[in-house]
Amino acid sequence: MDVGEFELISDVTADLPAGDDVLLGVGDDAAVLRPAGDVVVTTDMLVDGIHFRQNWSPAFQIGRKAVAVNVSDVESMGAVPSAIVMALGLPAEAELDWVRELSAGVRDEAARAGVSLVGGDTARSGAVVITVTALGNLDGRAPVTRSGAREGDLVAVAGRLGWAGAGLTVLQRGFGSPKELVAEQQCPSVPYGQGRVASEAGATSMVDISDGLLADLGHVCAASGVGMDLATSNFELPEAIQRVSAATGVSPWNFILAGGEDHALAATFPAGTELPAGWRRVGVVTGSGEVTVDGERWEGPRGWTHFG
Ligand SMILES: Nc1ncnc2c1ncn2[C@@H]1O[C@H](COP(=O)(O)OP(=O)(O)O)[C@@H](O)[C@H]1O
Ligand SMILES: Cc1ncc(C[n+]2csc(CCOP(=O)(O)OP(=O)(O)O)c2C)c(N)n1
Ligand SMILES: [Mg+2]
Ligand SMILES: [Mg+2]
Ligand SMILES: [Mg+2]
Repeated sequence: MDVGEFELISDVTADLPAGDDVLLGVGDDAAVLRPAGDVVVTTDMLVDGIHFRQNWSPAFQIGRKAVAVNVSDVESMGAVPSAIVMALGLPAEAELDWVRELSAGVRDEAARAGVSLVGGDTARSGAVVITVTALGNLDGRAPVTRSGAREGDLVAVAGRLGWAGAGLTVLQRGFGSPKELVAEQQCPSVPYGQGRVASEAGATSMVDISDGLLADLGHVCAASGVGMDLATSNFELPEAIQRVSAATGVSPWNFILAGGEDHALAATFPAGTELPAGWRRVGVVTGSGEVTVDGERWEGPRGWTHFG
């Protein structure tokens, strides 16, 4: 890269819009926020070769994804996203234009998500690593945790399932279409705002789907001491996913139930809750201690793990 560290930082941080929560943004030793209540904080990193590949995804979409996957975790607590900070690790040979595109993607998704970029760090590293930390406000509401699901609750989902996983399979096989699936792998469509909506509708537990629906619901079951049963008849089976399944021989349920990275929200609600718009009932909370599908043990994959 033919610019210095501080030129690069100026570029990445030029004219950042500041939201209502920002008292002091980029430029000092730390940012100062004025949250309206209890603060939610979370961090996830994107590592080149693990979470994205530069030849599968334009820098703009990688920047968007780094924001989306983090704000998704704020949403899943029932909080209103407020601010992000971003740590950028860049190899010496990274192109300035590539970093500018990444930064444009970060800004684009931050605007969609309603968050301000208020700080970060930039360092040389062996591979591109983008670590975003996201904050949100509970505004006096209790957080919606993984531990509140109760037997008899209904299980519901907001957002897409299976698209990102099917898109990954497409890319891994060297193809670029169906484009709508590849686009969801490059950057998921997070159902922004639905975390708070679910909280207000009385959600008893919530999680965002990063590893896979079965894996992430498994975390809720473990934390809540319950099980769940999902009914496949309740899920949408998008035509594009069916096409990928037909072409690859991979069951569409592997994508929908275990694909991960869609960053849909899954929540439990007391039985009888009239679900808010955007939420679809997919199952019920049981006492079994595990997540079953159509009443049976699921023998297929459950989701992504980094190790083991
Ligand atoms: N290196 C770490 N140090 C401290 N806490 C961590 C670390 N890695 C993960 N965690 C915590 O462990 C929990 C599970 O992490 P993870 O599966 O990445 O959550 P999520 O899927 O919501 O991003 C989270 O509460 C996260 O904050
Ligand atoms: C190059 C590449 N290989 C594999 C994947 C698939 N993949 C990587 S991480 C991941 C799961 C989600 O990532 P993680 O870091 O576990 O997010 P978190 O659960 O912490 O939010 C999946 C499905 C990908 N997106 N890109
Ligand atoms: Mg994480
Ligand atoms: Mg996460
Ligand atoms: Mg999560």
